[in-house]
Amino acid sequence: MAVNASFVSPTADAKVAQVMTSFNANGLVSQVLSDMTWWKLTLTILMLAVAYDQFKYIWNKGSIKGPAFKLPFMGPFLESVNPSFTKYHEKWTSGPLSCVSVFHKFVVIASTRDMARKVFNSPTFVKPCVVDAAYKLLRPQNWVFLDGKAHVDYRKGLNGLFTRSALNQYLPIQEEIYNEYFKQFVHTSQVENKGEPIPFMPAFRELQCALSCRTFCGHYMTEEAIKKICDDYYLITEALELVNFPIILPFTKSWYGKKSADMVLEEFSKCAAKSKVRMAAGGKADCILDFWVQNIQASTKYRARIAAGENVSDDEKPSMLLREFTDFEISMTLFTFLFASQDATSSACTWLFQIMADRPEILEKVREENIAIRNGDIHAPVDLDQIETMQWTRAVVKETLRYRPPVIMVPYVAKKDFPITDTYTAPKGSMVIPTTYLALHDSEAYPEPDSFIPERWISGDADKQTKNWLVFGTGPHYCLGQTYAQANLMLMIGKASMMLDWKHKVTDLSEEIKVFATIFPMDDCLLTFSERQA
Ligand code: HEM
Repeated sequence: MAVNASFVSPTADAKVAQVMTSFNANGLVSQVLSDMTWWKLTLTILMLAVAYDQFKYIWNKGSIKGPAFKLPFMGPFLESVNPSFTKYHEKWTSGPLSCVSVFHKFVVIASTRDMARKVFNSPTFVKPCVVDAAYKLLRPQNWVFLDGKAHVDYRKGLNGLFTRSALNQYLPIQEEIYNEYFKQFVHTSQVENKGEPIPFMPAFRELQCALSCRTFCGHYMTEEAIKKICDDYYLITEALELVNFPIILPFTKSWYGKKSADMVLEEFSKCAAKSKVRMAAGGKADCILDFWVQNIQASTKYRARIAAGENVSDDEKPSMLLREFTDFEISMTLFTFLFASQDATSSACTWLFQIMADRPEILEKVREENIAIRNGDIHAPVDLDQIETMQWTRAVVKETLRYRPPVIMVPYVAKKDFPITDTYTAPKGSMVIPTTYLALHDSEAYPEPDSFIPERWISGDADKQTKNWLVFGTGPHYCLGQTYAQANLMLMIGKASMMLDWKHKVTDLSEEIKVFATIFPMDDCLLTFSERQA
């Protein structure tokens, strides 16, 4: 059989051998390199990186909605520095799943009720991710970043702080704060601003921050410390915007946020230390911290008795056996409560005051039932059961939370490839963000969803739409403070209705939505308060 020898070994082929001898590999490389100036090399690497970034985006995007191309590397970063509600809304309505890529982060947005629920209820695939800066501010070892069983167990230990009987005990301290701040609102309006309306959103943020500090730490925290936390908290909110610069550089938002977070953690730690001493001495518990410390100390005592071989009856066993917590661990947890409540509650508070001022006939119903439940004495304290039986007060709070849901998006991260639908899998490491807004503005569940109709909670079937009620999330991370938050808002608007009159200066921006972690009226809610004459 004829064999083509040159085919067997190219170097054995005379012609090839000729070419090969004239080929000097080292020479070629050095020639290319000598032609390749530094800037050309840099440009080539850059173009390869741009191509890779683009390819990866398109690959990750797959079949879901999203821009056809990504602005190299940063994507719509500049847009997300000043997030616009309209832009978010466009995104949600673009498809049940849509995406965007900012810097290295690929983000999948789950907009419809069912997609959002799927994400909330898929703990095997996702865990809350908050934003990158949150790990640095709240500290990576914070319980909110725990996952699976560790998270469930830690959370169980906190449930006792939010039971109905515990919530009842916090009411007196909350009444105190409202009395104090309502007086201050009148003074600000009548004395400092001579009856002229001013934006009240910052004052509402301060009110809610002070209320949280007192509910969490009682009187362990000084007035000055509360004032400082209230003043600086917005730096923390700014540092936790959905998209922020990935590393903490001096004098950036994240840097100021971290400094404020450190200050808050230190204050909470000091309070924890004081509470431990006071509770050990048999003091009366009146704030979240005291209840927690009391439970810890009761657990420690119980364990010591068992260890000493004592025969302790079952009724003496604490309902939840807790381990010891350091002051700093307690502080980190209280910080998560503040972090979780501050922006959301301030948002709800601002909308409530605005919406009630614009609807005096509904405010009057709230007022009447609040006076009635207190038997005509507007200063009489109320308990949780009484608060919850007031149907109009409850309805306006529920409807405000539905109509203007404070938390419009809850960022999660995919722990592994997450098949959200049969045709789309969110890649491991991507941010997956369920939105609450569309579910709460779904016309099937809530007819005329863009109108404020509290009656739907009294004579309608809004309470039955549990699948759409995503204000507080759902699944293993649903809001720990949801009963507390709603009772607090009912207490607030009920007391305000009896003690205050307030007028809203309506502007073209009053119904426009500004996104600052949560949502606020674009004009920051221009109000004037005066004392209500009975
Ligand atoms: C109107 C006020 C509030 C709203 C709208 C709100 C909403 C939410 C939402 C949407 C989540 C995420 C749920 C999920 O991922 O499924 C959440 C989580 C959480 N909220 Fe709230 N919240 C409010 C007030 C509060 C308050 C007052 C507290 C505590 C005092 C609180 C404590 C928490 C905590 C600790 C979590 C994380 C739970 C976990 O990861 O297990 N929230 N909240």
